[in-house]
Amino acid sequence: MNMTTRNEDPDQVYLKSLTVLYVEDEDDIRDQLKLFLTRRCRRVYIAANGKKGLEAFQKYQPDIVITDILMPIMDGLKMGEHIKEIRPNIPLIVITAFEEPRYFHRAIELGVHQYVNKPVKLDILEDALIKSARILRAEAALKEVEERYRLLFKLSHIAISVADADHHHISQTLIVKPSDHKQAFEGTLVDCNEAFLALLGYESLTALQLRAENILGLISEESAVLLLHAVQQEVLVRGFSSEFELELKSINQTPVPVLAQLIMRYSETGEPMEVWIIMRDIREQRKAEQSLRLSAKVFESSRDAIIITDSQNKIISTNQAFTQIIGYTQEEVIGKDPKIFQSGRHEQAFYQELWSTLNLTGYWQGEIWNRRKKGEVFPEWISISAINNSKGEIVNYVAIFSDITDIKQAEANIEFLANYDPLTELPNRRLFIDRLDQAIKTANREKTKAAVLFFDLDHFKNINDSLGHGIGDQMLIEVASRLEGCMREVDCVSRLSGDEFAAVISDLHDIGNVITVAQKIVGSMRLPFKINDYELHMTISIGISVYPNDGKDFETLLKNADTAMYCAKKNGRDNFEFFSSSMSTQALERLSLENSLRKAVENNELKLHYQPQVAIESGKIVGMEALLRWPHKDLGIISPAKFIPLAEENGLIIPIGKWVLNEACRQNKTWQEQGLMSIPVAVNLSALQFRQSNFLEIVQEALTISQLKPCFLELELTESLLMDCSEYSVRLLKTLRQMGVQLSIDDFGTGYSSLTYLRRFPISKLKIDRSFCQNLPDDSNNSAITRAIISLGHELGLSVIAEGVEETRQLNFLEAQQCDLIQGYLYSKPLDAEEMQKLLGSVDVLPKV
Ligand SMILES: Nc1nc2c(ncn2[C@@H]2O[C@@H]3COP(=O)(O)O[C@H]4[C@@H](O)[C@H](n5cnc6c(=O)[nH]c(N)nc65)O[C@@H]4COP(=O)(O)O[C@H]3[C@H]2O)c(=O)[nH]1
Repeated sequence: MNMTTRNEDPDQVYLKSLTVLYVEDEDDIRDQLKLFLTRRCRRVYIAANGKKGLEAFQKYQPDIVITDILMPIMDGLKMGEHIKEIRPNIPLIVITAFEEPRYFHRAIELGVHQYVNKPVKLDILEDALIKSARILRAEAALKEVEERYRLLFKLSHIAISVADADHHHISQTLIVKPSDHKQAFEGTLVDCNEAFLALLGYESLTALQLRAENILGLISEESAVLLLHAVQQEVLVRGFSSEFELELKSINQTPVPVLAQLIMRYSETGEPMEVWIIMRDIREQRKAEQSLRLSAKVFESSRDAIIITDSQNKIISTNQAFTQIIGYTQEEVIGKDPKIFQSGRHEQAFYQELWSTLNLTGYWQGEIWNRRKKGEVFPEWISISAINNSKGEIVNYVAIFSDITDIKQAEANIEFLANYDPLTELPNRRLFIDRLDQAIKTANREKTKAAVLFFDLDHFKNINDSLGHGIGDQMLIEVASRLEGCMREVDCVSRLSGDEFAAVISDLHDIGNVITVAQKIVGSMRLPFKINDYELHMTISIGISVYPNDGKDFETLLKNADTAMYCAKKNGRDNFEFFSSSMSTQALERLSLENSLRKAVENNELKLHYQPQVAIESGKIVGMEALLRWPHKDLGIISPAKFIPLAEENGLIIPIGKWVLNEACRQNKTWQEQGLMSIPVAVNLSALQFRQSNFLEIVQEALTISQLKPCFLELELTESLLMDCSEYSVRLLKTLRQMGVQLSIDDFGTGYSSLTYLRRFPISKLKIDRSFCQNLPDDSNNSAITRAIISLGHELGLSVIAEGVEETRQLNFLEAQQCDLIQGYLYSKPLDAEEMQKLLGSVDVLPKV
């Protein structure tokens, strides 16, 4: 229950919390009052005389003392004197029957609070008690307030110092000498708190006062001016000042900046008493400002461009260097994404990688190609950092970059000088070795060759000696350009030293190509060189070595090409020579064969021969194969086995193949129109021909022009051709088959002999390769293979023809195996058109052998 009810006097309530010492020698009075007191106070201590009363006071420390005066051993006033010495403010109530003036005087001196006459009237005693309680209550309240403010003053982190303020002195001096502020307000230091001492580094107020008597002794000259101004203009006018900056001096004279406010404390009569100076330490703030100023200075004066973006990577700030490097002003890019600088040189994956590293590690550094405002793409070296807040969230990104165009240029120059000849800008020996190495690897991989050409200018020294190095250099530049002009881009021409050049031709299928190139170079050098006003003539000698025949490494190949070059020089210069003569013969032969074949095609010199295909059972000619012949004026008839591979390499097979198709169809139709037997003509197809995108049209055209029915045309496909077949080829073959054209597989058994393609393709005939028919039936292997092919063909519903049948024994075996058809010298060699026409006209059944 709350002790204080609405009607209860707070002093009475307070009384109930107090303890009382009651000193009385008369037992009956004491007992009577004790009861009374016990009801009104928290506790009552009793003593019978002054001495005992003093002991009880010391022991119990009561709040109020009530005492009789006249008592044995020690009277009440004597006891009161002792007690007052211990606790001057203690309420002392005196109960006495005496009214002698001498007691009154002593009592007044003692500062007795209340008198209660004997016999004691209880209401008067109660009143005295309540008055004492009131005094104690007021004292306690004041003490509490004092304690509160004392604590605030003492423990506050805000530095507070208190300076004496003599109003008269201040105003007088201010008026008399307003400019001399020092004299106007001396501000003698009277107090300060711990925070103020700590701020300046003093141990105690005394130590501080020893150093400086007044506040002006603790601040800088400029601050003194400010302080006195504030006192004069604000404090004296309205009692307090606004906040202003002061610079204090610490114990070791270092400046301590503070934000100060002055508050005047007035006396009860309204006179200025003290000026309180309340100060906030702003050293950290100053430091932060300074470091901010420094950062801003670094930011602005940095030679590296800086971009700061927010968490969404929108630009919030850039510096001067940024504008200098990239061309945009800060205003133009604020709020934009740095993506606007992207050059387009990097893949999306590059940026994805950058961002994932940046967000994972908080940092990314590397080279980026960006675009300036004017559109120029340039390289920059950039470091990007993610800035986190205290919660670890990214709040900013800072990118610092420099333009590395010059560095890149220098790198490129170094790279160029390391790998290129500065005069001709051709690759130097070092890069040449590398290119040759690559050419060797390609040759190994593609099963091709590579050629090294070693060039030496004939009598170049004469030009240098007679016309000087300037002309000589220009000559070399022109030579380099002509050499490059004669080669493919993939080949490499290099200047090895002085007037020595070399080249590598890679992925070489045909040695003849090397001769073509060498001839072209020799020819191009023969053209006059126009340098300054001179018309100069120059020839070149070339030595050629071929990988892998003439060497397996750079040194050997180059040495052998060099040797060959000396041969070319010995043989009269202005020509080329192969290191190995066989290579040279072979190459030359091939080259001349190629040239003649080209001419033969152009002049329509090729011919078709025909070889009959005969049904074993009936002995009838049921078909014929068209076989190409090249009657050469010097070499006689050249076998297709020799020139078809060449034509396949140089692409001549395309026009040749088309001619064969047209000619075979035309010839067959002519014979049919002449009333000769109508049989299909089989035409060999090369893979290259078959892969032409317009192959179907070529076949259709041959049939249309000749008017030959498609069923009288048979196309012979090789196994390897079918192995490379795509879906498109399957559709093509099906279309041909639907048209009525017959399809057979040539040389069956020599390739992959896969059942899969036999099923996939609409084939009607299998041709057993000639090699399997040799030595039949003696060769048990060949017999087994032939038997297997025949039975496989039959199982798939195909007819089977055996090629190269020369003897009856072979025929008998094939017949026994139920082979359907044969082709071979046994019946007929391939015949020219005239002979074939005769054959077709004379017999429709060949004699059964
Ligand atoms: N030893 C011997 N040989 C016989 C016998 N019967 C026929 N031969 C020869 O065997 C070859 C059969 O032609 P192939 O296997 O298609 O082989 C042909 C074919 O792959 C190709 N060829 C011929 N003409 C053409 C053509 O017009 N176009 C294409 N792409 N290739 C053709 O040239 C190859 C060789 O043709 P040829 O020299 O005419 O050689 C022909 C033929 O003369 C025989 O009993 N004994």
